[in-house]
Amino acid sequence: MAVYTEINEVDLKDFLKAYDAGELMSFKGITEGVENSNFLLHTDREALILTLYEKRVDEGDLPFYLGLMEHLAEQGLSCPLPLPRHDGALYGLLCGRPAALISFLEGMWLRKSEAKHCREVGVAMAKMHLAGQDFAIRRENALSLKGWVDLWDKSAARADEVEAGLEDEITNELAYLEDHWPVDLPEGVIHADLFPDNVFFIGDELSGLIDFYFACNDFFAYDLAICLNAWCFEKDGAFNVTKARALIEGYQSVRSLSAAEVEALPLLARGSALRFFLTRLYDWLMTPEGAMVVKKDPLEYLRYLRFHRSVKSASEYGLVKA
Ligand SMILES: Nc1ncnc2c1ncn2[C@@H]1O[C@H](COP(=O)(O)OP(=O)(O)O)[C@@H](O)[C@H]1O
Ligand SMILES: N[C@@H](CCOP(=O)(O)O)C(=O)O
Repeated sequence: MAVYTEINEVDLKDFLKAYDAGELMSFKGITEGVENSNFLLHTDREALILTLYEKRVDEGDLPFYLGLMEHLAEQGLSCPLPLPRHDGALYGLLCGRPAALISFLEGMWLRKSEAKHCREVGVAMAKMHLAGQDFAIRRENALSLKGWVDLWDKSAARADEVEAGLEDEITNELAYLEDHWPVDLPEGVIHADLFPDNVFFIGDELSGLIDFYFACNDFFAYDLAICLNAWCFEKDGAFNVTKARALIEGYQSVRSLSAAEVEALPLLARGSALRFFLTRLYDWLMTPEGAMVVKKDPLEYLRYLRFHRSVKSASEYGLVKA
């Protein structure tokens, strides 16, 4: 469960005075999510999501995240819309945390996805990449190479507690990725966390994308690589090439990948697997027992990383030409 900051009715009502959101009828904490505290609110007018931004969200980045949602929604992408306060600001302070109200998006995330859903995800991601192209604010990816090194510096000494030999394996992996990471692929605004729990469906139809709090400027193909990991492995750890093909075909039905992007995919998938392994490992080692959050298994991403290390070319992801 992710409610790090408890709120009370008195403070919440006070916070809502800055908005034209109607009268508070009810609120409750949302048990899903990892990063921030989320609440579902009902006013006499509408359902809203209240987010209190926690440890990994820098307040200085909020104009980027909230402005991006506004921008993408204006471009026709289905995503939550932040509510402006009376003074025009897109967030305020609640219980000592920066907090925003965003519109409630209908739909549910898929507990069990199929190739046809992966195709929809590819389509939506490519649309997002195009829609973000003229967004005015830039945000570097804090969880790319330098961020990985910083995380690893904090976890390396204890990594072998999780699996023997990890310290050496990941140190070597990081060194390899630092030497080989691409420098000149097409880039723009990426979601950077488009996992199944951040994509809503109504039936088989994708109804929208949520959780833009890792969005940043980086390679478009890196976003696709994140989805190869998040959507295309089965519970038993097997890579599902049919899903991968559907994801990439969906993406390319909107935005074609260049030859350089295709060639870089296995490496980008390795980097993406390492990125989620490292944040999960850090949380695994550092989150105190009894904290109100479900810790995610870092070893799942270690297995993905090892898989991509064995991939020789993007044709193994179902691409016909590589
Ligand atoms: N705009 C929204 N509309 C409907 N539900 C939402 C919305 N934003 C968040 N949620 C709900 O809150 C949960 C956690 O949100 P998320 O942004 O993924 O949190 P975190 O950033 O903490 O991981 C989602 O799985 C969903 O159930
Ligand atoms: N997707 C990340 C964790 C971030 O969680 P989210 O709830 O913000 O999507 C992971 O799986 O490690």
